[in-house]
Amino acid sequence: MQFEKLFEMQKALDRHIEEKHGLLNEDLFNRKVVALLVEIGELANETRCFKFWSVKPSSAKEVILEEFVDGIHFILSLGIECGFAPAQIELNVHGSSLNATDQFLRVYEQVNIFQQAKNLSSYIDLFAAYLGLAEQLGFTEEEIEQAYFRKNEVNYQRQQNNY
Ligand SMILES: O=c1ccn([C@H]2C[C@H](O)[C@@H](COP(=O)(O)OP(=O)(O)OP(=O)(O)O)O2)c(=O)[nH]1
Repeated sequence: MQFEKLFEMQKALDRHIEEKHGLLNEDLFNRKVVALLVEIGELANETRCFKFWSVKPSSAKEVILEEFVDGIHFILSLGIECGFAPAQIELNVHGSSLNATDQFLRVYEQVNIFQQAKNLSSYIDLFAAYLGLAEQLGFTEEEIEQAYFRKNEVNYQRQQNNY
């Protein structure tokens, strides 16, 4: 992943949003953690991986990818909030043996660990678990980056439209 570029783009978007809403000096950490947890729930919902009671198929890949990159936004934003630098992010994403449902639980667990610890190693574990989910869902790094670039742009437009 092009972490330098993603961090730069996220930093600029966050600054734009915080300026617009008069939040430049606010501690947004906990709100971003809740936002991330909600996004992970929305993502799980689109995959329908845990819906043992239903035979409806999952949403289209593009829809799931859009939800996935909302989570990437908040993970990057949390790293920036903590003062981490992209050069510090060395991920070891190895094929998880977990099914999608268990990988979602692992991601939730890593969010909670990171929320308590707020340190680099728990952040890296969270990022790796979330990208493990991407692997499980069949997204390449290239697809994730392209979808991130598109949604980043949409987020500017939404701010402009008084969203
Ligand atoms: O400081 C911030 C705040 C938000 N976002 C981005 C992340 C995500 O891509 C989007 C918020 O998610 P979404 O687009 O799902 O917003 P929503 O308000 O939950 O959407 P909807 O009204 O469709 O439910 O804003 C940031 O990047 N930085």
